[in-house]
Amino acid sequence: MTGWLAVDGGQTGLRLRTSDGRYGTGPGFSYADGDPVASITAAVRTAAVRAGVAGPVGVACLGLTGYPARPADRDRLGVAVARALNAAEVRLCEDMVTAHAGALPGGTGVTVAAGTGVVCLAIGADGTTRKIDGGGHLLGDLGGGFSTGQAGLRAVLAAADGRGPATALSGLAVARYGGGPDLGQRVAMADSPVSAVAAFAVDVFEAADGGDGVAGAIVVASAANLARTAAAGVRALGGDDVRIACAGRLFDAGDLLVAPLRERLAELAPSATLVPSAGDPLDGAVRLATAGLGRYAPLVHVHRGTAAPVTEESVVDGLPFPAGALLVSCQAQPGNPLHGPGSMARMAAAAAAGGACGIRANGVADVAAIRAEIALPVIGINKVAAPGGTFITPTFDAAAAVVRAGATMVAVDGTSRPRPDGSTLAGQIARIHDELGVLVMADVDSAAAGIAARRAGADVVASTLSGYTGGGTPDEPDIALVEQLSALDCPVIAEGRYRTEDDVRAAVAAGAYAVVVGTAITNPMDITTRLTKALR
Ligand SMILES: CC(=O)N[C@H](C=O)[C@@H](O)[C@H](O)[C@H](O)COP(=O)(O)O
Repeated sequence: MTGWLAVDGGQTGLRLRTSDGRYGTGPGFSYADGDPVASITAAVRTAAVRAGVAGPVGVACLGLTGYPARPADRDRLGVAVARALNAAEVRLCEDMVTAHAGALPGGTGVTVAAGTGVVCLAIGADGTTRKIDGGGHLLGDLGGGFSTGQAGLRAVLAAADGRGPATALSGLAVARYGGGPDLGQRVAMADSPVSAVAAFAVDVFEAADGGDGVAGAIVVASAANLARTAAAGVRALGGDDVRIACAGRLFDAGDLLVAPLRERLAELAPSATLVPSAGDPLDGAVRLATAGLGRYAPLVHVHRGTAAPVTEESVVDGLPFPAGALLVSCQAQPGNPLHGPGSMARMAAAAAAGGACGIRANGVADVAAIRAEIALPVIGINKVAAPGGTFITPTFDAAAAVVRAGATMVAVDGTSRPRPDGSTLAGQIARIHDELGVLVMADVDSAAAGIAARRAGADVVASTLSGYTGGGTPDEPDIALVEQLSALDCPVIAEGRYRTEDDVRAAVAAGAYAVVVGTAITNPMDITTRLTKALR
């Protein structure tokens, strides 16, 4: 049992800390990524897995960039995070709230939090709360990392064109993004153009520190913008004796930024005092997880009571889905435009809406995103490329990763091929049962492998690997193998090349407990190729 768990999640990354001294990081996310519930929950799961959090958790507090604006999304996020962490209570708020709680433990005053973006929060002794800026990189976030980096890159282009003076920033841009005339295009085509632009803020500070006049003017302009934002916060609180604290990575620049900021504040908010931050947003999340919410209560969404350990899901006949179920395999390999957890989560949601009773998914990120998106059980696999072929979850560690990411049960390679880590199927299954407490499905390629897998302790046997371990792959599903496997004293799942109504009916007629269909439902590239060929 973990007493509390705190999260600071932003566009460039997520940090997680727990009461029992664990620490983990996850990827960043942005509200431009699609459904925030899926991307935030996936990032939280990743950090929790990396930190080794096994749950249950008492109170989890998350301060988040991209905290959903819609109440319905906040509800969904509360439920999804409670499930992901097996947490009894989840407290969700914007990262400006945790920044404030970390920087000003007294709970009143103004914080200016600046990283890629900028957001300022003013909280008064009388309960006044006011948010300033946080308008996003397109319309607001003035003086933040993005706007500072953007001004620097604009100066580089101006210098190259002869529209502006020469600047040391030009060399720094080549060092960071490479040389050539197409800097604008390369930045725009980066994985995350916003982060790519914001990264240049560091170079702007470096050049300013080295005495470059162009960079120096940009830093002074950013400081002036931050001062205007803070001064608006001071005015919102009545203006007298207000404390201002700065938070966020942009202030790693130290006095280079703080000195001109202090100067402008002396003009704009003379009665206010700039104080050092007591802590960072993660400290603030810890505080809001461990203490009463006080003045922060109106800014925090609290979700209680739907902790749902995977082992408590509805189990029919020992399996978390009913006999005769259609399960949909949502997988897209690299190179497929649908590759990635966001698309697979949407794909799984579509399958769920169509009546699927379970999902099969590959890898930590996809499993986590799907579990965050929908309530169906997920058969997790973790494909590992190794000499002799690709193996489906061939080691205990590969299984543990997807179970910790939220898989309800796990499917493993059940063939007689030697495993990459030298382990035995029986050893792997025993550890999964003992240490992870989930059911194991063995993906086999033959009746002999099915018998051996059952003896090794598999709870379910599936025909998944028929046709994939040598000797060529036929077009049709291996119904004959399903029939042979159905003699086993455990449920059998039909999987591999099932495409039509006749195929799935034949599988059940041959004794399958359930059928997994992947490509024919979730791979439009393959479907298109097949139908295109049919027209030639
Ligand atoms: C052999 C192998 O690696 N099979 C994988 C197992 O997870 C997936 O690539 C398949 O898509 C899945 O078995 C569903 O089968 P189908 O896509 O044919 O409906």
